[in-house]
Amino acid sequence: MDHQTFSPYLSFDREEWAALKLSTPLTLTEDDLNNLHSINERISLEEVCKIYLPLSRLLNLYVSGTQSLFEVTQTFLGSMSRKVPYIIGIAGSVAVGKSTTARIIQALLARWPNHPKVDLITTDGFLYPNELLEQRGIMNRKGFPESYDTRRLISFLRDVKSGVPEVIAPVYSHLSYNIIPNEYHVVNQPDILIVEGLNVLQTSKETRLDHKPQLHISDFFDFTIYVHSEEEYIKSWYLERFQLLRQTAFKDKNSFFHRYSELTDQEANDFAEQVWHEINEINLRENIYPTQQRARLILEKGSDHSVQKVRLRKL
Ligand SMILES: Nc1ncnc2c1ncn2[C@@H]1O[C@H](COP(=O)(O)OP(=O)(O)O)[C@@H](O)[C@H]1O
Ligand SMILES: CC(C)(COP(=O)(O)O)[C@@H](O)C(=O)NCCC(=O)O
Repeated sequence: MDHQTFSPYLSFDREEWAALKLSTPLTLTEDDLNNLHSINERISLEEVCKIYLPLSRLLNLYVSGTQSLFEVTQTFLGSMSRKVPYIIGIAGSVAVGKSTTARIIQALLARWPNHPKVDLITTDGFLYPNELLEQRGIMNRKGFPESYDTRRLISFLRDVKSGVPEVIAPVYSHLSYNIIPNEYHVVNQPDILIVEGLNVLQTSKETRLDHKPQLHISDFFDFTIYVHSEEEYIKSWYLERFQLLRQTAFKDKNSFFHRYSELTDQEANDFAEQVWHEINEINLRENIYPTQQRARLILEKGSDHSVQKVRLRKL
C-alpha cells in the first residue's frame, strides 16, 4: 500500500485531473471564452479545459447530489419549502488567485441547467472600516482575523443558508482601501453562492463567555476550495499586481495608494515588499495556510499560475 492510501486526500496530477472532464456535455463557445478573458486575459483555453471544466463537472455533481437530497427530504416531510443556496467557499493567501478562480468557477457553473443563478461575494466586505481599524490600532493587521466583523459575516451566511431573500453584504473597495459607505451587494436566493476570502476556513479563537455553542464561518459551506502555491510565487504575483495597479488604478486621485503612482519602480517595489513581509506573509503563515487541510479540494498552482496538482478529500 502506498502512502496515499492513508491520506484523507486523493491526489491527481494535471493530466490525471484533465482526464476527469470525461463526458462534460458543455463545450466552450466563443462568447464563453471572451467572458473568461474579460476575467483574466492570461487564462489559456488549455487551462480552462484541463482544470476548470473538470472542476465545474465535479461541483455540478455535488450540487445535484445536494439538490436530490433536498427533494427526498421534502418528500419525507411532505412539505414544499424553498431550496436554499449551495455555498462554495474559496480560501487562500492574498494574491494567490482566489478572486480569479472564483470568477472562472462562477462563469462555468452558471452554464449548467440545474443552477443558472450563481452569485459571488468576497469576505473583504466584512472587514471593519479603516476608521475602526485605526481606533483599535490594527490598521497594519488588515486581513488578520481580528480585522473582520466575523459576527456580521456569520449572520450574513446564516441568513443566506436559511433561504432569506435579499440578504445584504457590505462592499470593500481596493481603490479607496476601505469599506464603501452605504453600498451593498444584495444576495437574492441564488442557486449557488461563492464566497471568496482569506478567512473562509477559519474558526474563531475566542471562547464564548456564556458557553453557548459557537458557529464558525466554515460551518456554512457545502464545499470548500483552498488555492495553494509556493510563498515565493505568491509574493511575486503580489508584487506584479502592485506594479500593475500603480500603472492603472493608483493613478486615480481617489486611490488610497495614489502617492505610490509617482514613485520609481524600485521604490514602489520596496514598499510592496515591505507590506508583503509585514502583513500578508505573516497572515499567510499564521492564519491562512494552517486552515488548508480543512478544505475539501486543494488546487496547487505552479509559478505561471497553471494548476499542477489537485487534491480531493475522500469524504
Ligand atoms: N489562473 C491565472 N492565470 C493567470 N494569472 C492569474 C491567475 N490567477 C490569478 N492571476 C493573477 O495573479 C494576481 C492575483 O490574483 P487575484 O485573483 O487578484 O488574487 P487574490 O484574489 O487571491 O488576491 C492577479 O494579478 C491575477 O491577474
Ligand atoms: C483586503 C485584503 C485583506 C483581502 O481580503 P479578502 O477579500 O481575502 O477577505 C487584502 O487584499 C489586503 O488589503 N491586505 C492588507 C495588506 C495589503 O495592502 O496588501
